[in-house]
Amino acid sequence: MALITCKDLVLGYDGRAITQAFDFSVHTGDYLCIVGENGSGKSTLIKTLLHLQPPISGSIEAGDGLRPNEIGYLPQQTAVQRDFPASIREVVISGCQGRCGLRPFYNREEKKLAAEMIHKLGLDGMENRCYRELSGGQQQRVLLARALCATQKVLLLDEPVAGLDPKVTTEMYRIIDDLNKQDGITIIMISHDMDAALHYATHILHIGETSFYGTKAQYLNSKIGKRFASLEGSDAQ
Ligand SMILES: Nc1ncnc2c1ncn2[C@@H]1O[C@H](COP(=O)(O)OP(=O)(O)OP(=O)(O)O)[C@@H](O)[C@H]1O
Repeated sequence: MALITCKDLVLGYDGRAITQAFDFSVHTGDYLCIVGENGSGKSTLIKTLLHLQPPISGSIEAGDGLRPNEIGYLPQQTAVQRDFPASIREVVISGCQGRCGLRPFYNREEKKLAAEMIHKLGLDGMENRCYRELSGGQQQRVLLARALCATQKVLLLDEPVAGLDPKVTTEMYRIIDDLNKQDGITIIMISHDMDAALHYATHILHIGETSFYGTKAQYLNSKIGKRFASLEGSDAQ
């Protein structure tokens, strides 16, 4: 059974559609990359999947026991967020807030989970450093650790390598791939990096005037996949 099944989904704002209807599903262990031209609706899809806004029409169904709070989210960072005056430990453990309910403090289990995620993302010894003093790559690792405190089932990543240099980008992709392959965490990632999408993804969702959903091989054999992949590196992103 799929973790997430979307049928006849139309995205938009204030009753106005910005996409045609499209279908896709996400199964446990998938690595789904969402690609498409600028402004095609990728970030809107993420907001819709997180139920931060309703779809214009169509359905989003969770299955396989997935609860709404079991989707971890790594948003694109704004300049203000990059300047957040909190320690790494505080930022990471804030991913446990959904587990606290009305309890106004973190319990021992949550502190242990945060410490484990700090270790997993290679941030040991940096717990007390201020988040805003970190490099872009370190900040992304902190936010991944935070998202993993929220859930170990599904991660929604909105362009996680935006603004990172090539070396740190490769490192970030390796971390995400390990989370998928070694820990079985399902990945849903918006990507403008077709090379990486075609390297790491098991499935591709292309949204835009024409939409496509399928395995990577099916995408590469499709008309839209051939066209978009060949434009990769040009202004088609
Ligand atoms: N809050 C909003 N209200 C109305 N329209 C919006 C809103 N946010 C985005 N849009 C419009 O919806 C369309 C899709 O935007 P979205 O940010 O989802 O695209 P995207 O594929 O993520 O783009 P990019 O690749 O540039 O990040 C755009 O035309 C955008 O102007």
